[in-house]
Amino acid sequence: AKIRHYQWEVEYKFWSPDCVENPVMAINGKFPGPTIRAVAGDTIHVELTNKLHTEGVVIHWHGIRQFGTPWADGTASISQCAINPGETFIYRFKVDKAGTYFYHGHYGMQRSAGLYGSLIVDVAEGEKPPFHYDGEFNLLLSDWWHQSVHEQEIGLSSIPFRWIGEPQTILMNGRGQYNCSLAAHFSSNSSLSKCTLRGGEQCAPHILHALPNKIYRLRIASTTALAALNLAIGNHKMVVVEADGNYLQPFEVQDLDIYSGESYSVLITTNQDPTQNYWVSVGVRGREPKTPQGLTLLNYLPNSASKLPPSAPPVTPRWDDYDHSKAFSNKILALMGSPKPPTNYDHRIILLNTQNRINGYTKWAINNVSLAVPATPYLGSIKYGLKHAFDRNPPPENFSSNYDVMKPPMNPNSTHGNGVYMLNLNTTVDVILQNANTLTANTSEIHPWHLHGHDFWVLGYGEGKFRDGDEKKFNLKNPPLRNTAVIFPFGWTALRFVTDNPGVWAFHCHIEPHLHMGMGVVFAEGVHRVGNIPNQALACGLTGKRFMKNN
Ligand SMILES: O=C1O[C@H]([C@@H](O)CO)C(O)=C1O
Repeated sequence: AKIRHYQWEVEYKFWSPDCVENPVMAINGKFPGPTIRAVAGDTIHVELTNKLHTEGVVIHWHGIRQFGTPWADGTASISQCAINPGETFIYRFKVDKAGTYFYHGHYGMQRSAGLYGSLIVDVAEGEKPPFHYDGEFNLLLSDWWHQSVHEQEIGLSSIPFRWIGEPQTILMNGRGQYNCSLAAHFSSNSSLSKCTLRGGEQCAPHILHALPNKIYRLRIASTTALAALNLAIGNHKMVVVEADGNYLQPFEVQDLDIYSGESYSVLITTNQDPTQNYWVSVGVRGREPKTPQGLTLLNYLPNSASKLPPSAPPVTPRWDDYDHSKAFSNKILALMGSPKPPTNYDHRIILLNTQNRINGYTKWAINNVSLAVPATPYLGSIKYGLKHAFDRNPPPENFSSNYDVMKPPMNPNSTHGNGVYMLNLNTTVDVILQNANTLTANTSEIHPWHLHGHDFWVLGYGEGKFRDGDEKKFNLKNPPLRNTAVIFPFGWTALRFVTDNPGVWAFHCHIEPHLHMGMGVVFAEGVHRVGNIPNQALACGLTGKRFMKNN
């Protein structure tokens, strides 16, 4: 195993991700940030220097469980203090499991501002993945707004509420086209002109150059701020083999739904007409789309990459065809031989997701508590028993049995909270995520929930309110292990995980504005077992004062 050293500087830079210049958060002058490539068992060592002038920063390593290094999880106010301008923080952690991952900012809405990149872990030397491929491509998907993230944040915390709206552009590896389309000549009603890109521009598509009659592994991860996406490749079926760093029982699809926080690997065989190139298209699902499809090409060599396919790009399924999305989710099952969940749970927590109001501000709340994280990071304040750092009353583990999830809340008034779900170490926890109607009648949205520090088994999805007896329908035979799972509109999703990782772990909606509006909770387990938290992770708020006194 190797130690992989990186020195990174984070700063704002002008960039043209979609051919329109705007500020982006860059790492070492690049957007997206550099791809980390490692081998299972390696140690990643990133010295991160904050070169921003007026903001703190942290980076979360999404999908890496941080066994034994909970202070390296990169969650501001939870695992560490935000790194101040001019300071350097060392993230040092092990990548123990091969898979397709990514990293991103986890402070304010810095992920929306473009602070992200890919993290790919190959199988350990001498080992093989359970499928064959000749080559691979990596696609990190995101969505992009022209309004600055600062303006977005102000809008979300204004009265009246100003929603961020739909993204201007979908980006693939940080590249998209706003005022032109690669496929303009195929669309009759499009006002967009055909792009005239030479290939060297920051917004030129990242083209996938392939040889005919080979098998390629396409790694796809989504770090969108909002959009649920669907990816399809003209004329090519995809065999889905990995999700969130866990192998799946392979299954074939024409198109793939991917929610923010998820990753997949699919296998494609380049066995189509070798004289042509093919579209790779990415469209919006789950919200009425106002964003054009993101496009790039699968280029069969030696064809010129500028040769466009003879027909239009694949059409994205209708945004509200939830049956299509559910059918896809239900096909995702663990590869035979994968770890199985314990058959019983020790502790069950039911989390109702609602849109609410606090003093006229629009918020999201979980069991009527909207998360507002404290100044002192939980990891230090729990470990050192600092009583006043956060609310010591545990948050509610259920909601009122007469709550009607099909209607807007009868009483939309909610409260802020920063309490922690204290979980016993080495126990099995079930979480039932319960969706509900928003503040608007007949409306319920998709939310992808992401857990830090763990993978969970996705035991099942259901419609309406979760009821006693629904657990009889759980899949305990081959549920997939994941770190992100969606709740569908007006439905519930059941998850199970084992508290085997001492630390404090965020669990939240991966839609950036929703987390910012309070849509998350905090789990803590075995914090007394956590040793040697670096001072750098503690030196702010009450822990900062304490350490300054002691040293
Ligand atoms: O949080 C949200 O706010 C808007 C809408 O509910 C109110 O404008 C929306 O679509 C969200 O996801």
